[in-house]
Amino acid sequence: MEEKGMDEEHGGDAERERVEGVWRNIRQTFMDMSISNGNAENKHDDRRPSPPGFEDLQYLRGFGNGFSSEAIQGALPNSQNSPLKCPFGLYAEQISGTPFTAPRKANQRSWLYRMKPSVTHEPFYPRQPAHEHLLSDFSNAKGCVTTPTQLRWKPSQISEARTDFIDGLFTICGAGSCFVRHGYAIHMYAANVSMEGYAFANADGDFLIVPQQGRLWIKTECGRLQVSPGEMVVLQLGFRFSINLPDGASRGYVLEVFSGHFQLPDLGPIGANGLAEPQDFLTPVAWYEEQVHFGFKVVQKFGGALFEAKQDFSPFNVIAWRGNYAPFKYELRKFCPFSTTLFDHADPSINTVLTVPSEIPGVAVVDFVVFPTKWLVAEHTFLPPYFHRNCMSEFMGLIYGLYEGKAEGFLPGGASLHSCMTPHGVDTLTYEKTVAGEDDSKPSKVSEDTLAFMFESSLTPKITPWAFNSPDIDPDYYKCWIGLRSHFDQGNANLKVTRQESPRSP
Ligand SMILES: O=C(O)Cc1cc(O)ccc1O
Ligand SMILES: [Fe+2]
Repeated sequence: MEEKGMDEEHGGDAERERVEGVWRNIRQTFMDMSISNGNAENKHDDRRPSPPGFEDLQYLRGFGNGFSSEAIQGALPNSQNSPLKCPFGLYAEQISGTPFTAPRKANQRSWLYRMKPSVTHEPFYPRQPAHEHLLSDFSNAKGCVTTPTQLRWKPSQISEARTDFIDGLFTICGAGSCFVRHGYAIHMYAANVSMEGYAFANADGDFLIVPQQGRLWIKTECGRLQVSPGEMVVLQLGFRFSINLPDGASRGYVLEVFSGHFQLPDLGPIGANGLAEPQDFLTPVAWYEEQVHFGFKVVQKFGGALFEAKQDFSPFNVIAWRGNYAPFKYELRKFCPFSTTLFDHADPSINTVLTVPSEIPGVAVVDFVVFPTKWLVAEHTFLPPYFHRNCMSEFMGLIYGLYEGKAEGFLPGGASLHSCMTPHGVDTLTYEKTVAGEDDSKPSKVSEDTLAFMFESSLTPKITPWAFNSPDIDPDYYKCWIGLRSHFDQGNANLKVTRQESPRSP
């Protein structure tokens, strides 16, 4: 048996017998019933049922529910979390995403029932070579740059050299520090191969990943997810995961939050429905692998640095789990946009998918905002993004298509950053085209084929030197506004003011 090598190393005949006993039970269970990730139609009389591939995965629906999932029926203990003996000889292990004492409505934790507990590993050592382009402590960020200038990056080239998701991550900007559990980092990735021989865990914050090119096949302790461009996934603090890249060359954006977890925004006067629907958030079902990986490692990001520890088994050994702390994904096209239906331009907060609030009401540490297709129906209104200065900082990315605010230069896979009070708005071409449009009384639709998003934060970001000095930075970005001419016409001033005020006149 594959477990043997390890048992001998730890010198335990009794342990080997116990493990073999567990396996006998597990195999018997497989033979006795139809299981596999809740797919009751999959009847297997094989010794080992073949679980569905990533493309056929089933998920649990809902946002922040108290989920439970068994890859083997009966693996969850009845009526208690921490029994003296768990079914099938499994270990019970809790993962807490909030302090034990967090208020009930905020409390997040799950119980995992696994073959071996996470603690079974050798000591952590700094991973060599060190990852030089990751940052999680912006309070002590030597070499970082602050600038009120508008910044824009072209999409980065995906190198030919073998690069996996973790090696391909690079920090663009951020604020606060993982050490005081406050703030965020914005990373991007460009990679081309799957993570091999190790799983990753982040002890600094939650990752919200937005792939722009290439699917992500993600193994987590709670199960597996396929995440395609057009979807996003949240992998919270602590969970071990591994990412395969079935399409090879892959690129995307990562928002890491040190301050807590993502929530759905309140809907206020919108009412009970609209924006992101809780049922559209998908959480994996329990799944496990039993291979023993000699030399397998867990790589942990801790205080911004990477550490690795050897463990000769897969961390994806959870047969069943329950709780409300678990990874989830969401398809951005499912977002139900609301906006103005008569005149003027709604602020982009109307497009908030998820938020991490600060302690001040209405002030987010970060909002994740999406710009999907929508009907534009407002009359005598400047419909594209208005010119503005914002006390929040806005990082934007484009997944596909053309963003309504920029006629050129903002490319899929690229990014822009408009920090606190940095003026920005549509470029000259978009402005001229919009005001030249004669008839705005008919509804028009923003192209189906566009998807942009924004990470918006109340904390002003510092920019990493490698992002600021990157060859992908667009030194001519400012020029897209330089052509904005004054259209001031004193002769018509009175007339225009009267006309603009009319919708609200008594
Ligand atoms: O800057 C941006 O393009 C994002 C944005 C869009 C919008 O419609 C209004 C304000 C805003 O910041
Ligand atoms: Fe903006």
